[in-house]
Amino acid sequence: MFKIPFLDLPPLRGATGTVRLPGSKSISNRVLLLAALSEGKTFVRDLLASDDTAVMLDALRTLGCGVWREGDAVVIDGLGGKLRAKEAQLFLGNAGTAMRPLTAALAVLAATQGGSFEVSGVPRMHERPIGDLVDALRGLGCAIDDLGNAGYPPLRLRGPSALALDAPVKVRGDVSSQFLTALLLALPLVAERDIRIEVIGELISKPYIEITLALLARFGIAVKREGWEAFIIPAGSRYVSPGEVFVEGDASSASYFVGLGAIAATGTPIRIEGVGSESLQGDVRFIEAAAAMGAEVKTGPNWLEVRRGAWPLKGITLDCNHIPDAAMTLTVMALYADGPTTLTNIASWRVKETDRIAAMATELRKLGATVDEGPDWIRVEPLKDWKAASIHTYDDHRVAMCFSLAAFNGLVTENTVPVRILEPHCVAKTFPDYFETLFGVVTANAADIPVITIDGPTASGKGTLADEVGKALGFEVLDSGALYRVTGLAARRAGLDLDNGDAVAAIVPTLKLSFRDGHVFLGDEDVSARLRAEATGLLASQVAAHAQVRQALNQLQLDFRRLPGLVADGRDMGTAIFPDATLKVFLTASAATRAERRHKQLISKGISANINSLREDLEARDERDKNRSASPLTPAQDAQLLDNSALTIEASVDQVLGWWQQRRPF
Ligand SMILES: Nc1ncnc2c1ncn2[C@@H]1O[C@H](COP(=O)(O)OP(=O)(O)OP(=O)(O)O)[C@@H](O)[C@H]1O
Ligand SMILES: Nc1ccn([C@H]2C[C@H](O)[C@@H](COP(=O)(O)O)O2)c(=O)n1
Repeated sequence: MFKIPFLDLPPLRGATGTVRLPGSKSISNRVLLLAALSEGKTFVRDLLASDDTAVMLDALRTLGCGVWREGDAVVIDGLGGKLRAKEAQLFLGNAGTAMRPLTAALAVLAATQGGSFEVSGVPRMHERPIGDLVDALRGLGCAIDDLGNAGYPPLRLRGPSALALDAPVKVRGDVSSQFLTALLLALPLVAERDIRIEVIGELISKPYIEITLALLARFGIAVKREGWEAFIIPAGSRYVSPGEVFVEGDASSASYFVGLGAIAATGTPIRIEGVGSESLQGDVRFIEAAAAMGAEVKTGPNWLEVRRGAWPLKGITLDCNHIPDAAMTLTVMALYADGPTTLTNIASWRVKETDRIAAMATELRKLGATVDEGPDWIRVEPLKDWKAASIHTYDDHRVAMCFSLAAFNGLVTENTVPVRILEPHCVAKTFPDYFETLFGVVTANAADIPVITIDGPTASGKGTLADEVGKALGFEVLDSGALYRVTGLAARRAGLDLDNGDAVAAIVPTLKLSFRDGHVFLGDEDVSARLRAEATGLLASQVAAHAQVRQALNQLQLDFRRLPGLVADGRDMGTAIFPDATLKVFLTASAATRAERRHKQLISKGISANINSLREDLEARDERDKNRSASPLTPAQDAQLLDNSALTIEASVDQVLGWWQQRRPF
């Protein structure tokens, strides 16, 4: 996951490959609660690992459920409908799929078994309405205290209190379908007689109720229904664990890759695994909307394949009540259409993680789009004149994921712009590795992928600075010195004459090099520590003097230019390897300072060293690196010079990030 303040997406051009979706959030949290209410163990496989499931799992542990991992399964040892903890404070973040059902379940359990439970969340959760559910539960006889504003969390659920289950339980269905879901999940716990639930108003997001009913059936509860107006939980209902449940992929998350295929898969389609024609989730019907906009979609039982059909896409008008979450993706696809796209019946967007109609309209306008909005609709015009924009994400995972599709603007305009996604880690709610997954299936022109080069003499702090800048921007890092070091080491082990450039260059293609978790492997051997030895640095400096060796290592270095960007450190990164780098830094420090730093570095690793001989070695290395004829160590003429002799690491990093920001169009 990119845990950084912003992630810059350079212009993207194409898409190809296969995506395996994370588990569905809606199914994951329902299954966890159902398993917790059942007797016995449930092995939950392919569970979504995300912020929303994490708060649910924490809550279940607090309530006394057994929760543990076994292989690829999360095992829930359920309560069998009996409260083990009679008091608890549950923090549920911004997870509506945890807040609503847990409120209902704990309200009826406290009423029948006694207890006191407080449920709360992040500030936005305390702005998301729950009053209709609370009214329905109070109507039943549950004791519920408002601990903040009436009608919103936080709440206290108390008991015992008498429940009146003979009259129908009435609940509004036109604000959030989660209120009905919450009652459907909670009331089997107290179904000594048939319990009738009646929906007031037109029920929205019906497919989510279908998921609830299907999962209830898996756990032994056969709800009868009269259209979408009334639901009857049969007397004697009792949760029975099915033993094992597989969570299907998240259909709402699939929408970004369906959109991606429609926009950018011009050759082979994007294949999306985890949802398909047999999916329980209503959002799978997003493919119909995408097809109406021109996408070519094929489906299998649990897979989708999507490629570009009509181009530009076709503007559509669509009632999106049945696909409320996935429909957000259409607003960004609409930028690539031949006419306006109007989405209606989306009032529920206003009470989600953020006011999604306002959020999408505001951020689309930042890109230059013309957008109109009403209480329950949005209209987006196609965009020709794109502006570079910093997209505010409102702590809403879907806003962040949707706007990644704006990075394909180069497919409709010559004047390409990068897109900055602020707080990209908000995707952790449902798809922690969203951007990594995206980068795995999209293509960009190498020239569009930004590079920052940091060149300079040994021990000036290049590697440290490159790592920190890379971390701050989410960029890949190339330690080009490691490539020369590994070549020097391999040449020495092979007994080669290090003055024979042709012989040393010839072993480069035979090196079985791999880079994993910051370690360098030669075959199966982790040579990272060996490479950092001063003696290996001297070998590297020797072999690096040969033009043939430099040529042999050229492509290997260019291959590090990967999305979303690269920080490359070495001697000739800005002058020879990445002459088109967006920012070039030449980092120096006095020889005395560098010798002192290297001395400290070695001592801290328990390696004894003499500061004077270290200084002599590094000055000798400087001389060789500066005076060789092949790509000598010298600042690129457009490099920013940074002498960090008197600067802390943090100050050097801030300086480079400041220069970087000056070159950005945001
Ligand atoms: N600005 C700084 N202030 C103080 N110490 C620093 C600074 N920058 C780097 N260092 C320290 O100096 C040591 C050498 O830094 P680093 O290994 O990053 O240098 P390098 O230029 O990459 O070296 P080499 O060329 O040998 O790979 C490290 O211990 C690092 O923590
Ligand atoms: N781009 C590069 C990187 C490194 N070298 C040579 C010169 C150095 O003395 C040696 C080791 O580099 P370090 O790990 O200390 O950065 O490799 C080079 O010529 N060009």
